[in-house]
Amino acid sequence: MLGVGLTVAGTLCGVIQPLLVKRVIDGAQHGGVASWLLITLLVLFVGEALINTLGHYLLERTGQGVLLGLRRRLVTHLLRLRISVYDERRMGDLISRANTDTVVVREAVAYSFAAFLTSLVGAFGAIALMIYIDARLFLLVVVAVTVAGVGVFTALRRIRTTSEQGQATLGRMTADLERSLAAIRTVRASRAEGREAERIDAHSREAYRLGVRMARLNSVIAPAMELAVQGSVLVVLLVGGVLVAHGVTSLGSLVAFLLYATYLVMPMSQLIEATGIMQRGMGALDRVDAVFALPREPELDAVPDLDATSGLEGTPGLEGIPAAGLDGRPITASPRDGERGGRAESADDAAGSCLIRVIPAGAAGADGAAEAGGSRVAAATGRANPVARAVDRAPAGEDGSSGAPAVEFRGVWFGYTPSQPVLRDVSFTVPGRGHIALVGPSGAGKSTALELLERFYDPDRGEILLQGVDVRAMSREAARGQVNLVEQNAPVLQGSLRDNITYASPNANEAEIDEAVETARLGELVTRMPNGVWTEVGDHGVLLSGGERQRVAIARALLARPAVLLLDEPTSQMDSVNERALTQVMHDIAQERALLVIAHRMSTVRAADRIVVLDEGQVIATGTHERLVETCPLYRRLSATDLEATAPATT
Ligand SMILES: Nc1ncnc2c1ncn2[C@@H]1O[C@H](COP(=O)(O)OP(=O)(O)OP(=O)(O)O)[C@@H](O)[C@H]1O
Repeated sequence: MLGVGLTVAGTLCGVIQPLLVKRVIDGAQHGGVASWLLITLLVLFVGEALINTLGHYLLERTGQGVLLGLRRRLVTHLLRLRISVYDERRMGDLISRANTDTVVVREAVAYSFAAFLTSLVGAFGAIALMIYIDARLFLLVVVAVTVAGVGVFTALRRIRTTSEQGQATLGRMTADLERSLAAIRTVRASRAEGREAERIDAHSREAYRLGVRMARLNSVIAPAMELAVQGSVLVVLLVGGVLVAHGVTSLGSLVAFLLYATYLVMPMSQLIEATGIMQRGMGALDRVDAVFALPREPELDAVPDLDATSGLEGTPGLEGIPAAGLDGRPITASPRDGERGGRAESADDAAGSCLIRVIPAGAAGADGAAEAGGSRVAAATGRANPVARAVDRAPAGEDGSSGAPAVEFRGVWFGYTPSQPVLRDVSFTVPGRGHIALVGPSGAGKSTALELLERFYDPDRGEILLQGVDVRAMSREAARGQVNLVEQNAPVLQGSLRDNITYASPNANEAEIDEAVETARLGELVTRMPNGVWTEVGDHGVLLSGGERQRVAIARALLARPAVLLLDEPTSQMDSVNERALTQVMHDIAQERALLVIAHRMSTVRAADRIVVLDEGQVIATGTHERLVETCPLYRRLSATDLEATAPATT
């Protein structure tokens, strides 16, 4: 570390100077001063200034490098955590750790580490030379410094805990502010600005209280040390003056000793300040380390990280942080015997459950849906099919008529907390080509099933197969390459419309983008926007309507050309014209891909080739719309309710 070396060298230059001053004074008293002494003194003086300037710059640069390295590692880590970790943590607090805590660590590393070292060198150098010059006078200094030292040491110990509490409070404050700003419209509509401000204000006041405590501790420390050293200088001056008067010591020695005593003030107060900052840094590092201890999705370690350390100094305190996550779950799960061949359940209409058909595993397209769908679309569209072109990279052998289905759930059990299962023994298949709808009451576990397919979570029991392969036997990267999920609330990211559409396929060309725009019925929006696809859509896509956001998310998914497309309530925010258009698009997609759609609207559900009904985490029925209306009371109820609800909108 060149910076530290230079600063230490600068300090040594300073430490030697009083010794030379002593020789100059003693020389002057005895007849003459050697000119080389004066020149050396001048060189040391100028050298000290230059070396210190360069050393400080290098140290500051190192600090910035450490900050960069730490932030890059932290950001890389934060984006690769297991999904369940995001469920449990507050985003604002995680952001605060990547933001303010890293700055505190930088201060500790860049400034106080070097300051600690140089002041230690300076203090020890001065002490050694003081003893060399006059050990008796030095004893006087020791007594004064020790008295002050006791108080300072007590204060230093409290700095770390106070600082840690302060940083945690800042984290909570950021999290609460993030909560309010992210839902600012709801806050306004609920006239909750005052309450939100109060919540945040409580943290601000707590941060103030802790800041004041820190100030109190710091204000005790520095003056105590300075008073101690200055007091000892006064005593040395008095006693030393007497000693010089009696010829016990030389005037040169006394001046040099006093210079060292004065010189001691700086390194001592620096040492104390540096220790304080290091204590704060250690507290902040603990908070940063806690983030690094959060488990990552293991396979995402295969995705290249930002090069966190290239050309940068190492980050003290972060050694030994595992590069990989700590996923303790087994990669393979044993298939549940007896379920490979299918599953049957008895009917119990009185209890509200339904007659379930036996679903043979691998019986893709068992309802003859894909074939029927194909001719329907050809007849319905009567035009070149953009989606068929857009999806012309469908892997061979996944047409659902032979081989494994695109998706198969086999006796899947899952709970966000294992003691409370959300999915219970769920089994169903999605053919390589075809449109399957997942329906059921709110909270039945539909979205959870799609999240398991994306491997956001893994089943507690049972298997999920993609093209016949257990998803846990493939990397998450590979699984997500085959499956694309359009989430329920269709998140749109800050950036341009184009950024959003190409988000999953950054290398898409203009023709492909135009095609996806057209297919997702975004053409009119693009024409209307001032800069076409380059128009900014605002934070979270606020400049778009809910339906437009959904269509942007669908365009994004279409462009990614997945083998399996998952849509979670894709038309919930669309008008009936767009919904009908999207239903047609879904048909087109289903000719080439597996399409699994969660839907509440019956118009969307009816378009499916096969419908799977989930209730309280269990598949209670599967079949076509007509069949389920006959056999499944729950489905009948759901469809009747929806038709009632949508009746005014569609007339
Ligand atoms: N991240 C999570 N952590 C804990 N529990 C969750 C989480 N997500 C969902 N749940 C719970 O799991 C259950 C199933 O939720 P899920 O979102 O799968 O239902 P859904 O059928 O999609 O409902 P909806 O139709 O209302 O979207 C619910 O009881 C829900 O409260």
